[in-house]
Amino acid sequence: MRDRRGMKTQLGINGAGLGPGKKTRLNRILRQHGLCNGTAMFLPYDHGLEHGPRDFFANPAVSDPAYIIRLAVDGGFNGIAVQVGLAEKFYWDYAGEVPLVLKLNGRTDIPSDAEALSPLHASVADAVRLGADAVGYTLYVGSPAQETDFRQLRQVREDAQRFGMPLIVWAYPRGAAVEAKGGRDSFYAVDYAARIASELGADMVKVNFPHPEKTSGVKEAYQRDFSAQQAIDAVVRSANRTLLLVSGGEKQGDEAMLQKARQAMEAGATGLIFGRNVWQREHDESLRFVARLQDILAKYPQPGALRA
Ligand SMILES: O=P(O)(O)OC[C@H]1O[C@](O)(COP(=O)(O)O)[C@@H](O)[C@@H]1O
Repeated sequence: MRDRRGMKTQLGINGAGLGPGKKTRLNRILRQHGLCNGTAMFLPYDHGLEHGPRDFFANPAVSDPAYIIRLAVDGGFNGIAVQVGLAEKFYWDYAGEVPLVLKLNGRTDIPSDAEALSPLHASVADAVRLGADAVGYTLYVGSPAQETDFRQLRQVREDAQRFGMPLIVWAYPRGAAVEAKGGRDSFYAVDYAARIASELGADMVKVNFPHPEKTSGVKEAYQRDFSAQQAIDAVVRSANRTLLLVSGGEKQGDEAMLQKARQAMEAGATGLIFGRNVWQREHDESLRFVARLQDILAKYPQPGALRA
């Protein structure tokens, strides 16, 4: 609890090695928006590319990007993650009111996941031009296209370093090899993905919530009898100085999501990046749910992050 949080804060990103641009932008995200207490809640809205318009059917108003950016501002989010086309056409209406995370790559779900690779379609220079405070990159851990993905990520990391732009990696296990070992949200896959993002230079990593009971066909070291709390604790440790965000996934009951949020923050995560669970409902209901998530984040301030 306090010790564990303190330890993560101490291990968390500090000034050394970040450079002034990254540190300034991360401070803007973590200390000048949302709860301003070192935690973060991001609103992802790249689903129109990743899944197509079907994700908006539950609340048709959501298909309008302006609605979502307004929701991010009204809800006091620390950032909104969108693709370049929407950033260019919609973000400037709210420029600076909520930090922009520009997604640099993305794919559709029309082809199968067999050789999943998310191609680049925007650059770190675009992010600078659009006033972004971070860039997002989806890395498909375990896909047969992993080598190409690593090379692509290297280019993004180098540009991000040069421009002082924080790099958030969506570390998503994918492909047949992953499915054979328990699937994309097994403890094994999520834990490994968190470690890989840290090894490859992410400033923040976004992972699915890990499921210990799903791990199979891997070394015994992977405890299937871990509790959910033990699993997310281990994942935060694997991310080490890379700040960890837990992603939402398909819409579930609120209590299940709030429990996930509590366990993640207890483990020392920096925050949450929940999309469909926030916006697949009517506007005021979204804000009420966001307020409940913020009540949780408020209990886990991370005052030491970035101070050193
Ligand atoms: O697991 P999938 O289907 O690839 O989902 C990818 C989507 O999930 C996210 O990572 C998080 O959003 P959600 O909270 O709605 O799951 C989006 O950024 C992305 O579009």
